[in-house]
Amino acid sequence: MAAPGKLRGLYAITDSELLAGGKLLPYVEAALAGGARLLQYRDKSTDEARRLREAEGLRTLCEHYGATLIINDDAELAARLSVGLHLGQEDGSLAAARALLGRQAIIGGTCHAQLALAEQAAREGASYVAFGRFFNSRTKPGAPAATLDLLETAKARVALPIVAIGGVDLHNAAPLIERGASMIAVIHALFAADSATEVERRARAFSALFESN
Ligand SMILES: Cc1ncc(COP(=O)(O)OP(=O)(O)O)c(N)n1
Ligand SMILES: Cc1ncsc1CCOP(=O)(O)O
Ligand SMILES: [Mg+2]
Repeated sequence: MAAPGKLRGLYAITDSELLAGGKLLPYVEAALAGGARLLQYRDKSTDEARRLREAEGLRTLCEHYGATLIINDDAELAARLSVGLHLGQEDGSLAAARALLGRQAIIGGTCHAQLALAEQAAREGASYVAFGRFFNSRTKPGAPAATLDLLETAKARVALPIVAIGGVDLHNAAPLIERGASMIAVIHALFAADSATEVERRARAFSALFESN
């Protein structure tokens, strides 16, 4: 299983629209330079060749910065690249993914706002559990709403690192960390930016929240 220290800090997630037009690699590199520890490649397209090419580019960047690449939804791609995986409730079995990717792989599971899903994910071999959305999310407005109280309960009941996701920005992230989140997963508030320099500044600011908590 992954070293616990790896699973703390900023968890950056890519977005194909925000990072279109040649921004994927420079903006991701800025996020990693600013301290992102995990990077999720989240691309819902069916262009397998482009997905493979982009994921390989992201893996190279992650290796350079000592960060961990996670593939969203696609266990086969994660296995092909020997990287981590994030699965939602409709994305296939965590236990099967663990068997496919092996003991060392970081595998996360979406638990929406339900403790029971986190307990099940833990039984199936997840490395972390993700709750959210915590705030209004521009990226996924319909995601079920989770509360800060749920974070505290989950922290006490589930022996895995907890990811908080959904509408997280620099103004609302601190209470999530104070109440038990080991990682905050961010798309819009990190990557909806006019320049790579601004992405790096934001990543540094998110990462600094973990130093004081
Ligand atoms: C870290 C993290 N948490 C939750 C999700 C959401 O996964 P899912 O419910 O499968 O939704 P999609 O992202 O696939 O649309 C995530 N991707 N990452
Ligand atoms: C994938 C996902 N799952 C729950 S909310 C969300 C979107 C997170 O993106 P943002 O940080 O822009 O709200
Ligand atoms: Mg999914």
